Amino acid sequence: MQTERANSGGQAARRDLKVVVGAAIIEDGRVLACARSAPPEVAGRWEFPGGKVEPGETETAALVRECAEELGVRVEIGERVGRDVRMAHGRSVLKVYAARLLHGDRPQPLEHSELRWLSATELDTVPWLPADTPIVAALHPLL
Ligand SMILES: Nc1nc2c([nH]c(=O)n2[C@H]2C[C@H](O)[C@@H](COP(=O)(O)OP(=O)(O)OP(=O)(O)O)O2)c(=O)[nH]1
Repeated sequence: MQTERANSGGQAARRDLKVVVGAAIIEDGRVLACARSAPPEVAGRWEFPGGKVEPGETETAALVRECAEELGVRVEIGERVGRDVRMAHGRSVLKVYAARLLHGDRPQPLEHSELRWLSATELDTVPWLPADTPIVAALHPLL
């Protein structure tokens, strides 16, 4: 049986719903896109840096942790970008937030195979993961 609980936003959430957060890091009118290196079924597809929110962790804290782990940078997290995107037959949800780099930090591909800064006209030049498509479309006004 599925149960419901209140999350930090006060909304009902299914206990078994995994939240994946992504950071749309924007600088000088460009967003940072990252090519996955693993697992094989998604290697070569592009995404926003991020990952699963751990139990007891806020979405913002998860993004700060993932950006440090994956890119070696400190970030400030801003507004949501686009809508919630259901993945894995509804078992998980992708939520993307705008972010900016702090203290002059420069992203390094510590876990990805490649990083690219994309302008609005370049957004469609990489093969994004399918769940990212509606979020990439929502990015245009922010670039
Ligand atoms: N980080 C990230 N994951 C995405 C995006 N779009 C998308 O479909 N995903 C999927 C890929 C993965 O199935 C899942 C996130 O898994 P992950 O492997 O990045 O998470 P994680 O860093 O917490 O990894 P792990 O601890 O489970 O190894 O969400 C995106 O833009 N960013």
